[in-house]
Amino acid sequence: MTTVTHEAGAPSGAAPPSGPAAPAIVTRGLTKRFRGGQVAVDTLDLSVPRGSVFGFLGPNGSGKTTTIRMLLGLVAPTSGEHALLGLPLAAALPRVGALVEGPAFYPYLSGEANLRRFDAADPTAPAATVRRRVGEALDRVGLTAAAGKRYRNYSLGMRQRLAIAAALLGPRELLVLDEPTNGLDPQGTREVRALVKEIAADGTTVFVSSHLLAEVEQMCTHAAVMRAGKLVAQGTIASLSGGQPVRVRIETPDAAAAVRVLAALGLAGVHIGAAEGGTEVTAELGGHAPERINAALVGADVPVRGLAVVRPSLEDVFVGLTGEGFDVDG
Ligand SMILES: Nc1ncnc2c1ncn2[C@@H]1O[C@H](COP(=O)(O)OP(=O)(O)OP(=O)(O)O)[C@@H](O)[C@H]1O
Repeated sequence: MTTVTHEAGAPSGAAPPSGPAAPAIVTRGLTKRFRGGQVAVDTLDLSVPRGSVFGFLGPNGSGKTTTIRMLLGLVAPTSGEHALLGLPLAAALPRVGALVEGPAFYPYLSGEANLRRFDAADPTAPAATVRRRVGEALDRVGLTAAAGKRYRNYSLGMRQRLAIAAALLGPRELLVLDEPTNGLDPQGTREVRALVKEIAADGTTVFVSSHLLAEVEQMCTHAAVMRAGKLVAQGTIASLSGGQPVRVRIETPDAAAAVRVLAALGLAGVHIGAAEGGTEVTAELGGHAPERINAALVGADVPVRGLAVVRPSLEDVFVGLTGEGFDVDG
């Protein structure tokens, strides 16, 4: 198993960095102990770089929601500090969009009318610009064409996109999403994941919690892993996967011939293994194009039953870090 180093910033106790160059989110020793003594979040030191799509990953009950609620000022920490966008919380919050518990929308109102009502409930939102801001938010989540349709006729994905639109009713530098794909069907999940990527591509930092490893691998540039209230690792996805190389895997009944071809091409780390109904040969892809490798194998009369590029998975690393029961589907 790959060893993952804990890459927290400054140690607990130091004041979080402030100013425009500060990370999007910094926590120092952030702790929540609920009445009854349970420590839901234990001396958390988190550093979320600006511009990242940051996956906050951990099994159910590991403290993700409690952390997010503390970040947004919805629950008071027992101890520790945090800063968003390098600002005190009150100054930061108008620049932060959040989806923690889905907003309650009215089923018989349109998506647009629901957003207007939602906006009206926010005393900091300027009423004079509501039409433009609602229009822009609907546009951003791809619901302009469905703006006049009743909420109850929206698909699950559209409903969640509307909830994200509600978090985007002002200009946001940071978007915080708590398990945004939970309870969605596969289509809705795809829609929301694509939307998160689009929002991030526009320059917004996105902090998104998930218990699904594959989801974080697909969507995020960085991740932090929680286990029983404690942070066990954080960093870029590449650093968390231990910098394992991308490999090419060839299924063939003639492994020896395939090995000769791969060696002649200069591929490193060649291994022969058993595959379903035959043998497989794997090697580090390096800078080689898979189609060239295939052409070389075919040119040398090696029977190729399958050729795949295998990207390093975080699965082994994360299952080891978070213990049994970690859900890696998705
Ligand atoms: N208000 C509360 N009072 C007491 N314990 C709480 C409270 N809220 C959460 N907890 C406990 O704190 C721990 C962390 O819960 P939290 O909801 O933050 O985890 P999570 O990782 O978000 O999990 P999930 O995805 O299931 O919500 C859990 O053991 C939970 O039971």
